[in-house]
Amino acid sequence: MSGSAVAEVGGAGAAGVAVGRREPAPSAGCEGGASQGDASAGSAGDVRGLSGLLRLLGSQAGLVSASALASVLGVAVGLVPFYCVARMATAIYATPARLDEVQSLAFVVLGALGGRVLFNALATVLAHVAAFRVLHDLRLRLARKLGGVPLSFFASRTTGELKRTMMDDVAQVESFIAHHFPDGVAAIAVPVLVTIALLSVDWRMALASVAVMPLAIGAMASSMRGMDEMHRKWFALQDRTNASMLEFLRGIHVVKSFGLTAQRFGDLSRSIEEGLAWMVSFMRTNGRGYGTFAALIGSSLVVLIPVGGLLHVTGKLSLQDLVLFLVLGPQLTLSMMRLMFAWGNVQRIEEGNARIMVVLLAPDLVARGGTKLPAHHGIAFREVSFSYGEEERGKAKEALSRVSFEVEAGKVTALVGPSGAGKTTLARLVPRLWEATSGRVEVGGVDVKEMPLDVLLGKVSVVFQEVFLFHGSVRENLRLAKPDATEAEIVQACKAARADEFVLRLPMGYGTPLGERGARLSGGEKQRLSIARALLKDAPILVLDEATAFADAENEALIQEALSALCQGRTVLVIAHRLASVASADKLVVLDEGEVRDQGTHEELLGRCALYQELFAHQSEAAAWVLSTEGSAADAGGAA
Ligand SMILES: Nc1ncnc2c1ncn2[C@@H]1O[C@H](COP(=O)(O)OP(=O)(O)OP(=O)(O)O)[C@@H](O)[C@H]1O
Repeated sequence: MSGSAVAEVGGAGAAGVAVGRREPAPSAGCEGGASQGDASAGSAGDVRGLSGLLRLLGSQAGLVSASALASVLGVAVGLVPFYCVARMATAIYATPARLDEVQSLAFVVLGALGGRVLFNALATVLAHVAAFRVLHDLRLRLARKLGGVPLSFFASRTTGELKRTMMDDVAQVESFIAHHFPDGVAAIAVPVLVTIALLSVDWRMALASVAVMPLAIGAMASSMRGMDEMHRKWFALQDRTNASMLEFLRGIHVVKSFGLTAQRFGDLSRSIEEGLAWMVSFMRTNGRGYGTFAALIGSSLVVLIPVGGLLHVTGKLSLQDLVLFLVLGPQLTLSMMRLMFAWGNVQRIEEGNARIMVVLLAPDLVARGGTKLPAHHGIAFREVSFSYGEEERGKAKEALSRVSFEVEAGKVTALVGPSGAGKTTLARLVPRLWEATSGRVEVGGVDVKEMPLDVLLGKVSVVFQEVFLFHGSVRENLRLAKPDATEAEIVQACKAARADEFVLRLPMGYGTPLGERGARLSGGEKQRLSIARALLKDAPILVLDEATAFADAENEALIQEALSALCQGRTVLVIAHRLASVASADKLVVLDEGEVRDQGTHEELLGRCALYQELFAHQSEAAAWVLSTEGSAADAGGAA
């Protein structure tokens, strides 16, 4: 089968993920108007900024609001010491000095500082609890959604992009809520409260406090020009680096066998170098403006001291108010800096939020299922055409073109044809991994699009030659097909699939962990486990991608036995790579360049179909090949 790793439809309706490369989206023609294809259309634009963030908060909005309230109270209480310090100054310089008042004010300061710490701690704790819940909830929602969208959703996205959304983008939201959100609320509350306080004391000094602000904002605005574009470039680079990194790790055996290093691994090293260049250019364009902004924003005293001094010596400003402005005025401008940071943080997560929403808003495949139920277990393809992408539409060549034939219930029908003929594509249409561009794929006389997806997936088992085992025990991997399977059922399925013996030899038998972080199984062993999975599922229709190469003769014999057990009493549509194994099929359908060339039994086709005769002759020749160091591959007869 071609290209991407496809998970078996093992019962839970798991759809596979196109690995490491962008595959073109399928063309229109499927129901739903917007097509099974890109679900992102028009869904992210309205969820940017704070409104997008609010939508992601879901049920945690209440907790986040409580955190915001605690943060504002912390700010309000935190302003009290400034007022007390100003009053202390007048009490100390009074004649005689009012030391009792200073003492009482000191206690108020202590109380206020304690109150601020408590409110800040409460805001942080509430924000952290909300953040962890949002993290957990978002990842679950994303995982559920990805399990429910059509396979075509993955066609225009690399695994790296989706991994980034599920891990990094969600982590950014979590970090924003936990760390930046309370700070951001404080950054808004401080200027509002301080401005009100200062204006109520002396408007001239209030203006003097913010005199440097326009210059500072101007400097920042000029350094921010073009930042949106730069950020977009950065995110695109991150996506590329992620995808190349995953590809590099997946293909590490190839990289090693060719003696390549990461440095020479084209796209990965290029995207890392471009990332470095981006950083340097960002610092160059942004650094100067930011430096000016920071210098100006911290220099409000340069205006406040002369203006305040003048007003004080001319008797227009009391000492208490002068001190109040000298301690509180700089807070106003400094809080602007925090506000800038907070806004920067909102912008930073904006792109990620939009990506999360694109996934969450993607329409489910399940939602498109109809309500009709199949009347029997036969399959029929009626004038089925299929193209993988926009680019192919309009071109003469489609992956499948007006394919029509029937797979009789309880019989074995084999798809044969040269490589690239469209066999795998056709088989994928049955469990709706892809959807026909036009025509009907029927199961039990009903178009697969018109029956509930769970009914369809309950009727069809798919065994692909590329078997994917999840991290989890042998038992858990088998229970994917039937979550409530008893131990006896699992063992029985494994015995029938000739897998029981090797499973028992594993260190922990059926409890042995498998997958990337578990025991490594041979191709043949994996194949037998996938057959056991299909046996457990016990669906009446079986779509089978016959493996091209088994590890050894013994494995091959065992797999053939397991397959015979699996096929018994079912409707079987088998993609045949070796004609010898399907010669006894009830019907063979010869596909070539996406079209049906002929159909019939092995003998009938051998008698009349030139393409079949050719395929048969090639396979007989191939079976007789041996490898030789003298010249190229040599004929067995010749070599002997
Ligand atoms: N994900 C994909 N995106 C775009 N084109 C694809 C994709 N998968 C397959 N194709 C193309 O569709 C056509 C049919 O491929 P398909 O894998 O169905 O053939 P096949 O008969 O199963 O081949 P093989 O026996 O080599 O597995 C080929 O031209 C192939 O290049």
